[in-house]
Amino acid sequence: MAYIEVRNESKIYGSGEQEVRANDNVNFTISKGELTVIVGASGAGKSTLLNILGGMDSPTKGQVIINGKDIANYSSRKMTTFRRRSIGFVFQFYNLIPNLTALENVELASQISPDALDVKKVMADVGLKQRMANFPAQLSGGEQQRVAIARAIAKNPELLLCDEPTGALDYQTGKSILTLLQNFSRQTKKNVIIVTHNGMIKSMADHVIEIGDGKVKQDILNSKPTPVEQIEW
Ligand SMILES: Nc1ncnc2c1ncn2[C@@H]1O[C@H](COP(=O)(O)OP(=O)(O)OP(=O)(O)O)[C@@H](O)[C@H]1O
Repeated sequence: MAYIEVRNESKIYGSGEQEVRANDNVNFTISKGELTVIVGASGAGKSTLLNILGGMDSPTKGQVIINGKDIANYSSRKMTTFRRRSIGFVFQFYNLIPNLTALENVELASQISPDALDVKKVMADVGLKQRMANFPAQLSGGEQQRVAIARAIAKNPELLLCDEPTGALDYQTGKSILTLLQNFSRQTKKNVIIVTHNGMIKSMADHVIEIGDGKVKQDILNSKPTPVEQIEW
């Protein structure tokens, strides 16, 4: 059984001449444990799709079945519980709370999950053992993104959603963040979805879904993903 099943999903903003079909009859399935890259040009509809998968937004039409449950028509209360328990989100610009330390940022998120992991262990796992007491402004961009990943992972979500997680980072730092995400997916067998406009990183994934003009243009399974360290772009 598919872990994620998106069926005839559309997200339409506005109406008449102002209508924008951000997602236009999108269909795909994702299996349990896959590392998936959703790739497409700016404006293709990737963030819209990721926000819908993460319960931050609802589709105009269609079904979004995650782990056997259609979240498309969840009430806002059910959606809040779904987001808290099941989803970890990583954004391009980290979204850390500036007046909390790295450790406190991660602890805060773990407190809303009933199933949270040991925060200090997670921070050590992402390479932040020595930086826990620092405030975000005292950390490099790559370190801040590691805090954001630790924050998402510490909740122990079944699904980790990453929206352009390397978009604000230099090449080497971006590579180390993608390595971290690939290792996390391999070690935990949890589903990770990375949204990017960078087609060069497709080969790191088990599954690549290419989006253009709100539609699925290509849907490819990759039985031999490349370790991130071996990809050049
Ligand atoms: N709240 C909104 N109201 C109206 N139109 C929107 C809204 N959100 C997104 N759109 C439109 O939907 C389309 C898809 O946007 P989306 O942000 O999903 O694309 P994207 O592929 O993530 O782009 P980018 O890589 O630039 O972030 C765009 O044309 C965008 O302008």
